[in-house]
This record gives sequence, structure tokens and C-alpha cells, in this order.
Amino acid sequence: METLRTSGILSCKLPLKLTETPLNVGVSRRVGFAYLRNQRRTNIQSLCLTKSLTDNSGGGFSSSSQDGSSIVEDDKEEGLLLGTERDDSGSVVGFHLIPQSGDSKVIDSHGNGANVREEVSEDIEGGEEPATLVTHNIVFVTAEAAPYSKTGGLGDVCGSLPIALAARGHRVMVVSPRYLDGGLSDEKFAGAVDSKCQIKVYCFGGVQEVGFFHEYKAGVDWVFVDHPSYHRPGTPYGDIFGAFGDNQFRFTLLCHAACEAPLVLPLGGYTYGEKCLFLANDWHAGLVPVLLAAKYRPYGVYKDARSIIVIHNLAHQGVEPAVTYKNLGLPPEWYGALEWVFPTWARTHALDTGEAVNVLKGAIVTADRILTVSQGYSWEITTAEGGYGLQELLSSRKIVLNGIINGIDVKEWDPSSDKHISSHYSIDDLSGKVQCKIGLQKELGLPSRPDCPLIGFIGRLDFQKGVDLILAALPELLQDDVQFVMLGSGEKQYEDWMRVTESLYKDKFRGWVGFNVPISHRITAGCDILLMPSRFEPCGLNQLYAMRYGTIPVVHGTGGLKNTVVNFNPYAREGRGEGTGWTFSPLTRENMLAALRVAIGTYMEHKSSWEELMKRGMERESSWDNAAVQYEQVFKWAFIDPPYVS
Ligand SMILES: Nc1ncnc2c1ncn2[C@@H]1O[C@H](COP(=O)(O)OP(=O)(O)O[C@H]2O[C@H](CO)[C@@H](O)[C@H](O)[C@H]2O)[C@@H](O)[C@H]1O
Repeated sequence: METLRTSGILSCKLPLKLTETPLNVGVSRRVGFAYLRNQRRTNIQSLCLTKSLTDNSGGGFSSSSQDGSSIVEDDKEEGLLLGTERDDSGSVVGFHLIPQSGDSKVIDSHGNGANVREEVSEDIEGGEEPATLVTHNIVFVTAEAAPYSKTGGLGDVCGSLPIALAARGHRVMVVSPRYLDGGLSDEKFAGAVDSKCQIKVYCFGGVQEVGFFHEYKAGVDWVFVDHPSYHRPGTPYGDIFGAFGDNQFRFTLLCHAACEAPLVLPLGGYTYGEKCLFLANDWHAGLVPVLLAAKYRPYGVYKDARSIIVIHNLAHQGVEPAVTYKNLGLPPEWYGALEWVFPTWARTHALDTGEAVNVLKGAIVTADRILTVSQGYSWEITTAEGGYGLQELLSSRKIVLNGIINGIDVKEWDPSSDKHISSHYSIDDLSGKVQCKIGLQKELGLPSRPDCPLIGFIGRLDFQKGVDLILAALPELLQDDVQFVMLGSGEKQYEDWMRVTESLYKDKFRGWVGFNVPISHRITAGCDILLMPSRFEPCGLNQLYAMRYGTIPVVHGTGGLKNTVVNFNPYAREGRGEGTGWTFSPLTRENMLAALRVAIGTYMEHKSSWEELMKRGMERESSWDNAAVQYEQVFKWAFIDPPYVS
């Protein structure tokens, strides 16, 4: 089958700088200790020549070895203790360098400076604990990455987690489409230059020429896959007429391109090589683990790579009619991996056999590990209520299923420096918050009333976010002396409802239909309460932003909301109180109204409790640092096991 060729290598127009290191299989497998040392010297020398690296600070530096993991090297020959880390099958999965003393440093392959990385100690049979630094070549594959593209939380995560991992010494690439819509947003891609490297992707009955653009920023290689199908008005997924009909094609291209990128792109002079760790995000990237198993490993490529499917939202699985399987560039015998049969009740007519392909299912049965964005959600997806039909499959892989709560970009979301808000404030001086509230009321044309409780909602207007509950409860809620602002876009019925409600409650309600990041910051800062009645919420970011801005979340106790918002208890800790918001459950209009009314009552009548609530939320550690450490643990587990599909 044509698609089995790793055609990208052959058709890459840019001559690779590292011609002495063939991009073939088994580089890492043949690596013996002596070979490795020599090879590393060669690499480091050429790295120094290419990039004029200097490291005068002592300690050491690292190179990215051709096979993947970075090796921290002491610059004194006699100080070097290097050991290979092997898995059960004897494959090299990492390298240990144990410096004799002093700090170890990691220099990224772009030579843009040294990153001092926390040392990770490993127990070695009860004796002294030498430091072990194992870093990885990580390839994020995602349909969106902020600030280049963002329609929701996926963009936020894939725009900030890679930076956090790069700062910890990993070599990180993010592969995402180069969306151009002919408007102002195209400027976001202005810093990405054409790599002049093109590959051929064999799929959908033909051959597609795909290019790569590249920008190195914040320690990360941002790689944008270029193809005419990404150049059109609308969001990454659709336009005013709905979802694009060719999304399966567009994201198939993304996955094929992402699998080739580490092999063909000499970023900063070096390819990432075969020993990568792919983080495939949601169904759009779900073909990556399948391609590794079906297209590459049978031909000896990516034998030592690992893949993790990161599920941000199980409700979207990339399901299309079974006949489309032949378009995906996969060998026919792998059909079973994607095979999906709808239950009888879900079929549309008597002749509907219910046969389909499900890309996310393919990822779940081929990825080495599965991650979700909170512990709560990692359990929910194994249940009939939260599994969207995949619960049994996910349960069968429970042993490799973990949840890690998302972090947030604490620089972008910082009330003491946020460029989008009218006044700055911090936990030590909250006075600016009321200015933000007044500013928001003015901007939206609401009466300027600093004492009136202002409730906000930000998010997609759809079933997941529980907008129907807000719609059902608002007429009653607006009987009280409150103001309510909503920012969102999505289902037309809700957008229309927002417009009508605004005209009915001119002094109390404002609905901003659309996607507007600066306004989302101003609502987060200006409101007193943020409402999130999500039916399910894998993690949720808005409640994290809200807490950081001293805005109290009132949320349905589900998934990541339950894991991140601690219910307010004024009597805990000998009357000093604890909690950062309110969680209600089960999800009913009455429960939501009751929780809101308790929150409003506390705001009106217990000012000091309210301030304590605000401060506890603002103090909460939400940076990516914690999450990045947990991700590293999962990476480690991924490399301990042999590839799930070899
Ligand atoms: N109209 C608008 N204008 C401006 N900004 C808007 C907006 N509507 C939404 N946003 C922003 O988009 C992001 C949405 O974050 P969510 O966590 O709600 O993610 P979402 O449901 O998209 O993603 C999924 O992935 C994320 C990441 O893993 C999970 O947190 C989440 O639970 C899961 O459903 C936030 O930054 C929010 O401020």
C-alpha cells in the first residue's frame, strides 16, 4: 500500500544538516556505551559549531541524542557516569547521567541558553541517591494551540503545557495546522517561517503535498502543518454553516504530517529523531498512535517511541461512516482498531448497519497510555454515564489511565499585570477589583453598581456547559437584585436567547455573543461570581482563572470542577472557614439557584468571609509546574513498559 512508504524522508527538499546520522531505524538500538559517547561528542561538537554554544557557568550541558532522550553531560570527562535505562525487553529507553557534584544543566538543542532543571532523585537500593536527569523529545499533536489558534481549553493547554515542559529541560515540538482565514488573525502565524520541507501524504485516494512552517518561541518548536484545506474562513472546525465536511481529511493530514515531522524537520539543526514521545490530543490527533503501530513499527521505524492519548473531551470522537476507512492511509488489516458499531437504537433507519470508524477509539486501543485532564474525569469516562460508549474499552485499559489536573498560564492570567483589565490588583491589595467591576459594567452598559452582585458565565453555548439550565433559571434569578453577564458562542438557539433576554432585562443582563479573549479577561476580573453548571467538565479552566482573580466559582460538582473547587464551609478550621467556592449536585435548576443564592447571601452579608474566600482562591497553586511534574511521571511509566502495540 502506497501509504506505507515513509515518503516524507525521501521528498524532503531541505538537505538535512546531520547527514552523517542516517534517519533510519535502530539508531538507538545499536547504541552501545562507547558508540554513544563518541556519537554524543560528535553531536555536541557540531551543535557547538552550528550554534556557537557557550556555557561558562560550569556544571554541564546536554545534547539531544539522535534517538530522543536528552542526556545531561558533565563537561569534565572524568566526571561522567553514564548508564542506559532499559525496559523489560532490553530496549534502551533512556540514559542516566550522574554528575559527581554541582548543579546539572540542560541546554536545549537551539542553544538558546541553559535551563537549570530540578533534579529528580531515584531510589537506588537504599544508598546515596544520585541525581538522574532523563528528558524527552516530546511531540504534541493538536488541532489548536494558543495564541496561534484557540476555540477553547484545548488551545489553552496546548499553548502553555509545552512551554512548561520545555522549561524543565525537555525538547518540545507542537504540531498543529497553519490556519489562515484571510483576516487579521493570520498575523498570529507571521513569525513562523517556511521550512521549505515538504512531504507527500498518501490518503483519500491520492497524494497530498504538505508543508511545514516553524517558529521557535518560549523554548518550544511550534510547527505548523501547511495545506490548502487549512486556509479558509471560520474556526479550526467549521464556519457559520456548521462543521466542515472534510474535517476527517484535514485531521488525517495533520496526523500523518505529525508522524513525519520528527523524522524530517531539522529544527535548530537536529531532527527530533525516532525516540519521541507523542502526546496526541483529542480525536483530531487520534490517528497518531494508530499510525505508529500500523504504518511505522512494522517497518522498524519508531520502535522506541511512545504515545499518549490525552482526552480533553470524550464527547467528540471523530466518528465517520465505515467506508471512509480506506481514506485514512492505514493498512486494510487495521480496520478493527477503528471499527465502531452503533447500537441498534442509535441507528437512523432500518437499513443502517451502524458501522462506522471511530478515530478516538483507535487511539485508545493503540496508545501506550491514556491521560485525561482531571482525576474525576478519568473515573467518569469509565462509567456508562460519562463513557460515551467507550467506557468498557477505557475500563479495560484502566491500568494505564490517569488524570492530571490542567494548570493555567499564570503570566497571561494574572490580575496584577493583566493587560486586558482596567485596574490591577493582588491578594495584598484587592481595591482594583471593584474598579474592574465598574469598568465592566460601564463597558457593557449596565448600571454602575459596585455593591450589586455581578454573576458571570464564559463558555461554549452548548449542552456540555449546561446553558439550558441557565436559560431555565434566569427569569427567577433576575427577580433578585443581581446582574448577570454571559460571553459565549455556539448553538444558535442560545445565542438568540441571549439577545432576547438582554432586551427584556436591560438593567440586569448582558449577553456578548462571540469569541473574545480580552472580554473574557474583563468578565473574569469584574464579576463577583462565576457560574459553571457544566453537565460534565473534564477539567474546566474558567474556574481556575476565576479563583486566581478573586472571583468565586459556583459549579456543578463534576469532573475537574469537583477536583478544583472546594466547597465553602464557614465553620471549618475552628470557625476560620475553608473552601474556595460552591459546588452543587445533582445538576438541577433548583440546586443551582440554591447555591447561587447562598453565594449571593454570603457576598451581601458576610463581607469578611467573602474576602477570605477570595484570598483562598487567589492563593491556590494553579501553575503548570505541578502538572508538568505529574506528566513527567507518566512519561516515565510510558517508557518503562514496552510499546503497547509493537
Ligand atoms: N466566547 C468566548 N470568548 C473568549 N474566550 C472563551 C469563550 N468561550 C470560551 N472561552 C475560553 O476558552 C477556554 C475554555 O476552557 P474550558 O476549560 O471551558 O474548555 P473546553 O470545554 O473548550 O475544553 C475541554 O478541554 C479543556 C482543556 O483540557 C478542559 O478544561 C475542558 O473541561 C474540556 O471541556 C477558556 O480559556 C475560556 O476563557
